[in-house]
Amino acid sequence: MADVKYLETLFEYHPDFPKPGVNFCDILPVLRDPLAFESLISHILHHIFTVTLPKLREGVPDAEKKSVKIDAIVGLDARGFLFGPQLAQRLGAAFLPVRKRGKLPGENVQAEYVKEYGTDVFELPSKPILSTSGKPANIIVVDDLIATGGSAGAAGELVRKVGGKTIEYIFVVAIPFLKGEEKLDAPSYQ
Ligand SMILES: O=P(O)(O)OC[C@H]1O[C@H](OP(=O)(O)OP(=O)(O)O)[C@H](O)[C@@H]1O
Ligand SMILES: Nc1ncnc2[nH]cnc12
Repeated sequence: MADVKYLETLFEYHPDFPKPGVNFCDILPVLRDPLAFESLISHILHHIFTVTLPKLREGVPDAEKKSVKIDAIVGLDARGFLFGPQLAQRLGAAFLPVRKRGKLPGENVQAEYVKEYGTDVFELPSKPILSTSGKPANIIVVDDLIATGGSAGAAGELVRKVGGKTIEYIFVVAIPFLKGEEKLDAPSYQ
């Protein structure tokens, strides 16, 4: 299995893309290497099974622990769609795509946000995110990268609007000096 250090060697950095002053981190080369991609998915799942779920189940009586689960993975348009569905399927959770404005039919909730190189609007269908327990659904938000945190923060806002509870944000890469985590309402992992 490829390790995390090897995965990092696959990321490619492009200075001044898409705007002067932005050092663009391209994670897509990981998908050209099937072993590396499989390792990335396994690494994230290992974190969820050994850290996220045990923490979520703390204080829950043993007999009920198994009923506390991740109800849905929310993936962000577009690169969050490359990882989210695989994670969701392996966790037995729903996958919910957050899309950029104008792409989703029907009634949607919206959140406007500022990201490192522009502004945008995210949408999610208005229908409530359901959990099996009757409590707010436990959600993990997934994306390839957090820079300023504008995109992930807006996704968290949409989850709240439809009655879900974001328990964690997971990214492949973070750009720490932009302090994106400060915009999030739950812990993050990358
Ligand atoms: O933390 P932030 O400053 O908000 O930036 C991070 C976001 O920017 C990129 O997406 P982009 O909007 O370029 O969309 P794409 O995935 O469709 O290329 C990236 O995939 C994150 O979603
Ligand atoms: N520096 C960066 N690299 C890749 N995607 C980004 N989205 C926002 N900032 C980015």
